[in-house]
Amino acid sequence: MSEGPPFCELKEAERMEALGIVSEAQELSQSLADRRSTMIDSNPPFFAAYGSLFRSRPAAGNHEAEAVEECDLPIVDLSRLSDELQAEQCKREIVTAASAWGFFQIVNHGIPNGVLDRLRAEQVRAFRQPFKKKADEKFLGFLGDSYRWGAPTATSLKQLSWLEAYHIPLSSATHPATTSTCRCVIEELSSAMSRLADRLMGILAEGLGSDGSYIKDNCKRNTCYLRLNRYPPCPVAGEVFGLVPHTDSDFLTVLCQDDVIGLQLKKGGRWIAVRPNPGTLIINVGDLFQAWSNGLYKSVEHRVMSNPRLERFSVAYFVCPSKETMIESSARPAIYRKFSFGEYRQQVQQDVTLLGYKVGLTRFLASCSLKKLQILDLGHCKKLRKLPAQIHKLVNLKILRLAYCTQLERLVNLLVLEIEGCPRLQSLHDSFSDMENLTELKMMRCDSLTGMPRGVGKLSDLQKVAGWAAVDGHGSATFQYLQTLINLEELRLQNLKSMSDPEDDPTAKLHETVDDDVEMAFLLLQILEGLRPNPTLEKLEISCATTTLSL
Ligand SMILES: O=C(O)CCC(=O)C(=O)O
Ligand SMILES: [Fe+2]
Repeated sequence: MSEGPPFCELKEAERMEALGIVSEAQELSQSLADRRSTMIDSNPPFFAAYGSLFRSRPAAGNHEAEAVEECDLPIVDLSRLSDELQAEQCKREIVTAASAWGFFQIVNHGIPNGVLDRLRAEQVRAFRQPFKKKADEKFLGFLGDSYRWGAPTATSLKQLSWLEAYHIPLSSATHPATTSTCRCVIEELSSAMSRLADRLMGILAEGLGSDGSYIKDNCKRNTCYLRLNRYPPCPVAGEVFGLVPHTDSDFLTVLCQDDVIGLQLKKGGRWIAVRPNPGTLIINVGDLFQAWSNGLYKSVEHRVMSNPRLERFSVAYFVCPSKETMIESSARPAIYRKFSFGEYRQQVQQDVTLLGYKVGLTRFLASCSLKKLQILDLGHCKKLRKLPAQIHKLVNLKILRLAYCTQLERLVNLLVLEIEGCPRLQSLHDSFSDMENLTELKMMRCDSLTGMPRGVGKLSDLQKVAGWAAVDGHGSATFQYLQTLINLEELRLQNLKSMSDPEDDPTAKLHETVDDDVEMAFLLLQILEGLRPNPTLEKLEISCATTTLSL
């Protein structure tokens, strides 16, 4: 890049070549030449804006390789709601689909096809405008920066969305009313969507034993949003999502997609592709309904895959309350704590900015919901370095298993602490000796530990101790701690290898070089003497680099 024009002045196809996306760039240039259409000028300049993400992308590894099964969502015919005999069955199907899938499709939904078609035509027209016009001008006088594209906070390709959208707040406080066709059809569609959503949410609320007035009172049309999405063809479709995996931060979403496949949702831990079904609308449960229903209705993770050749359009109507609305689980014990919608949105925004992804409802778990938790196994959490401060709220925690965590909290009710395979753990905090209910302590394969934690001798309830006997200059002290453990029944000492001068430390007589059983036995006797184990000891196992001896 030291010669030739600066990167930002290159056209998108040339930018791609510069980024090493060579064959796709040639294809794009070819299609440009073929079509001579203005469409490309209307595409957002993804390669210019996100060039650094492409430059630092891994050489291999993308989500294209994943084989994803196609499925048909449960389909509900809403015309049955007006038939006395069938209405109850229809409602049951809606409640079941929202609980089991979080997604379903509806037919005979009452939104005239004409309105949907007119909106689609206006949507296509709006997105066909030159990129600069879309980015610079307010959309139809609606408040806010409604035009969005890409993902401004993305720090890797995985966080980028190959998408442009008009995100339209339906608040009445919009700029001087425009009487454009587009604006009129948006008004018409959002009224119809609002009526449909109210009807569905009423049924879902009824399924929870509620009369639905809470949602009706808090989700007015003017707090909802309409989003017009366009997914431009993506030359690097295997590497970038159309829309990154997410859950919707609303009560309910009504989605109208075209016939280009792309939407996928997670079911049973696997991604499945939703087969487009013309004439149907897709309904999905959002985070707020999941919280309000106390987990009965599922806000399911979904994403849109980008397409190398085809553009894709969709329209989503998001049912949101005002930001002051408090969301509280309607059943007890509540899984989530009470929060306001404003607080929720702020937290989501903060997570996306700082972490690159939305954490969502798990941030709002009610602590009391884990009050009964007795066993916590974090042994497979490879990135966990520090226990969360909230761990103290687990007042009944008895058994804790860790592997990679280097900072421990003082958990006074703990009976069993197991740390296995934590090479970075160098010492335990002094407050460790406050865990006075501990009966078992196991610290295996923690190779940076040089001795027992100070104060272990105070834990007189300890019955089983295993681990960390790397004997150093403090070896004798290490063993002496054990002498006060008057209830010790089982002792396993591991990794007896390094030692300082044996003259300084009469109990630490074991050399790494010891591999002869006779010599080992002899040294063991000396260790036992240093240990002066309590008569309660029933099982003793000592291992060094080369030999294991059990008594
Ligand atoms: O375009 C789609 O099919 C899905 C859009 C979506 O999930 C969203 O806008 O939140
Ligand atoms: Fe969504």
